[in-house]
Amino acid sequence: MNEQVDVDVVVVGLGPGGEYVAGSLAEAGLDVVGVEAELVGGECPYWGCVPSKMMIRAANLVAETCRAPALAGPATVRPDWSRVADRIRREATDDWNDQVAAERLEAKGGRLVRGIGRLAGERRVTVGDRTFEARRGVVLATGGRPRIPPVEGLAQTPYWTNRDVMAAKELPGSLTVLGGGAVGVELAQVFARFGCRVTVVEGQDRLLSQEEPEAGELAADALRADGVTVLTGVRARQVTYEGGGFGVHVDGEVLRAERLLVATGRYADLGALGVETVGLDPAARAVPTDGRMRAADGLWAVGDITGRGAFTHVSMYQAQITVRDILGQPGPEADYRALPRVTFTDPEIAAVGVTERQARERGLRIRTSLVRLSSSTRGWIHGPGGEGFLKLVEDADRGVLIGATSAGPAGGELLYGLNVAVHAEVPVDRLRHMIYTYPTFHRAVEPALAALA
Ligand SMILES: Cc1cc2nc3c(=O)[nH]c(=O)nc-3n(C[C@H](O)[C@H](O)[C@H](O)COP(=O)(O)OP(=O)(O)OC[C@H]3O[C@@H](n4cnc5c(N)ncnc54)[C@H](O)[C@@H]3O)c2cc1C
Ligand SMILES: NC(=O)c1ccc[n+]([C@@H]2O[C@H](COP(=O)([O-])OP(=O)(O)OC[C@H]3O[C@@H](n4cnc5c(N)ncnc54)[C@H](O)[C@@H]3O)[C@@H](O)[C@H]2O)c1
Repeated sequence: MNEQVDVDVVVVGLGPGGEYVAGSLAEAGLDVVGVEAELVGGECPYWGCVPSKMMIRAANLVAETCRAPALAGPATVRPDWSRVADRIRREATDDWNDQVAAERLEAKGGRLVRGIGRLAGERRVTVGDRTFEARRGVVLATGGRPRIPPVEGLAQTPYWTNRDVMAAKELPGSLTVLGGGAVGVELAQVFARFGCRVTVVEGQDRLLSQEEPEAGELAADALRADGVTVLTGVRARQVTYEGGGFGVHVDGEVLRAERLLVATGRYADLGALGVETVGLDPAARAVPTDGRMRAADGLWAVGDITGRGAFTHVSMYQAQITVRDILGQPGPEADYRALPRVTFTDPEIAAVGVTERQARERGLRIRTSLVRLSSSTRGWIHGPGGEGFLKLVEDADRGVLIGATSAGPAGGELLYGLNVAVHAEVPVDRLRHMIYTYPTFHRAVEPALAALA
């Protein structure tokens, strides 16, 4: 029997963005239904950011311990994956149980509906045999799923995605990673540091191909130092699985490994969401939104499906704007000029705003600079593990930074000051006359500003 329910707002997908929108609107007194097909909290806490960063914390401890003999004295560590797997089960995911998150939403007054939501026209969502009519509107926050490339044979093999990795209780002896983006490089380093033999296969000419070339080079150097084989500009032609092992056929060679991780990006399946019923293109890569996150009349979209950067902080930022818009509260529109991102390799590779290449493609007159951390006092003091650099991109006509990359130990933390500079358009001349603490990594900003040319 088809049941019809009238509510104020329906939020489809309760990842970081959707959960925030649903909870905030419910707290504000609206009648909110949150629809979730899997776990309240989404990809980030259960299969993404949080478990992967727990792995990275452990892997970095292994690496730091290995650096100790040179600087401090004998130290040994016997990497034990079971501690990582246990911590992910107990502390991060509650064994992939979302009861706490579900109760948190309900405590705020939201109603949780489990199932697959689908648009069925303006302000209307169906979940199974129930139809929800949303007086104010619908918020789409359904994220994405792994994009599996059409490589011959691949679909027939038991390849891993990020989900299998986060649940792995045991480490394979060897791993091939298809894709050298954020997922690929972070996890390749983790596995190598725990003693797994890892090969990364990246189709583009360098790792982290969306970032500065120097970032990709540094990531490759770091991975190779950890024993990872890094192949760039290489495409998989065929994948086989026999005798409990994978064969990845690349030009003239077969890469054999116990496991294969596919980390070749993510996509939003808009066709499955019924977006055509509100006049949107189901074949599009993302839902286009305006500055208030509106996608159509009575429809908002937040998070990965908007295609503005697949990061939890983007989803949360857009969620805040959406909540303000629905509640009729004032506030600035979405602005992605100072979009920050951090790849949590060791060294961390962090960036904000545009790369040099993106700035040139926009026809801007720019000045750039690059300073190696090894030439800074702190980089030299740090010694092993202190590799990194700062790269700045200045809009020469306006005299403000429009892009920066900070790679090195705590590169993501160091990014903060540069993030403020890009976001607030602090004149470079003012930044040049600031006092930079000695001897920090961020003090390298001073010579980098002086070197802009
Ligand atoms: C391995 C890995 C590591 C990552 N690390 C980081 C990091 O360190 N920092 C960072 O900022 N980002 C990181 N990310 C990216 C981050 O996880 C995503 O950008 C973020 O989770 C996107 O949030 P979202 O709000 O779009 O929703 P998602 O987290 O994608 O969740 C969407 C939810 O919608 C549900 N859903 C989908 N379709 C429907 C439907 N039809 N009906 C009902 N429910 C539906 C899904 O079940 C899911 O729960 C990482 C990603 C991965 C894979
Ligand atoms: N630290 C973080 O913030 C973090 C960490 C992990 C993931 N994420 C987000 O999750 C999303 C997914 O990450 P991802 O690494 O899967 O995607 P990605 O788009 O960042 O990287 C995918 C890589 O795979 C390569 N590739 C695609 N097809 C290939 C093929 N057939 N053979 C070889 N290489 C191929 C691409 O050239 C690209 O370099 C990203 O958008 C990222 O923003 C963020």
